[in-house]
Amino acid sequence: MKVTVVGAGNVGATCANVLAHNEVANEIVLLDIKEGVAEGKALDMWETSPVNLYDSRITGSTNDYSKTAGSEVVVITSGIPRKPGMSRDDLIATNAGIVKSVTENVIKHSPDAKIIIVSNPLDVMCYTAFLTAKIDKSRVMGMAGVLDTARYRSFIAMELNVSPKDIQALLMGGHGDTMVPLPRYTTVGGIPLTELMAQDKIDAIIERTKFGGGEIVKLLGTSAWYAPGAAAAQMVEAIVKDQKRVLPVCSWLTGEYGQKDIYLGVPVILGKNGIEKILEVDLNDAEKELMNGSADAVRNVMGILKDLNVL
Ligand SMILES: NC(=O)C1=CN([C@@H]2O[C@H](COP(=O)(O)OP(=O)(O)OC[C@H]3O[C@@H](n4cnc5c(N)ncnc54)[C@H](O)[C@@H]3O)[C@@H](O)[C@H]2O)C=CC1
Ligand SMILES: O=C([O-])CC(=O)C(=O)O
Repeated sequence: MKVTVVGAGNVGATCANVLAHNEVANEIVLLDIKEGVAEGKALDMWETSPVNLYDSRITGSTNDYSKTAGSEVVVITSGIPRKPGMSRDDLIATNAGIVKSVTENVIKHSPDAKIIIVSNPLDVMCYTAFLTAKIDKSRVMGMAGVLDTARYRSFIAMELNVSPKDIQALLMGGHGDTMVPLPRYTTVGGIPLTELMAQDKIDAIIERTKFGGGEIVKLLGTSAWYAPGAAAAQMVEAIVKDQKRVLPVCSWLTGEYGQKDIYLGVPVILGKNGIEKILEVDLNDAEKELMNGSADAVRNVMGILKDLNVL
């Protein structure tokens, strides 16, 4: 079982490290365009194996895709991150070309791979990879909802002073300021959140979640990596181990939630075939409106992609 992570920067290296540490695959390949970076980080990680007690083989490669051949899952994190004052959408001109060329190389060497996009702007980078890879929609997906719900759940845990393990939540829509956390579908040890927290506190947590990426960018001068790397690794594990996890995943919609020909975050069953099923839950009018607003925002960025003429 082989997994490749493209981009050995902050997110990619963290993801590879979590995959190795948790022995998700017995072979992990880290690839980057920058000479020596992937090899160096992979070697450093492998040297933790006797301490952390794992035997997943992790190796690095400078842009040699033959080393990635036959990967079951490929995570694409290559691309620039934003700096303070930028939005994720500002990254499109640089990252669209990178995601396109990386996807071409990936699919050439691993035609059966499931592809998980991490590069931003996430929803439109998924679209870029989908158009480039020309494979079934079940095999091209994006990581955003796992991260965004993790942030949402971690903030709820802090506010209620309870274990984050007991918080289940659903969040849908695009990976931007219009994302849609759903308190009606959030529970704490099986108890609806709405019974445990006042509405003004819930609203404040929703706002913090929507701008959770920006909060880290402001603190660090670049974007987050620990939670994003772990979130991508969780998706890889669900596929590699055929876990049938129910997770929010950026998926190509063909009419679900009233949306068509667009990548948006929705709850899915994730297993060995990639996205095995999109789950459609009932949304009330207010939630539908938020979902439609989020879709409009993603369509705007799809328009920018079209104008760039990279595909
Ligand atoms: N979907 C999500 O929730 C999240 C997305 N991101 C996005 O992930 C991307 C990566 O972020 P970081 O790891 O922090 O950036 P980083 O700058 O630390 O790493 C990016 C790596 O990609 C490599 N790269 C660039 N072009 C490449 C190519 N053509 N082939 C192979 N490697 C190439 C660079 O050399 C660099 O090592 C950014 O676009 C960021 O916005 C980051 C966090 C969360
Ligand atoms: O905020 C960013 O630019 C990176 C990202 O997508 C996140 O951390 O949610």
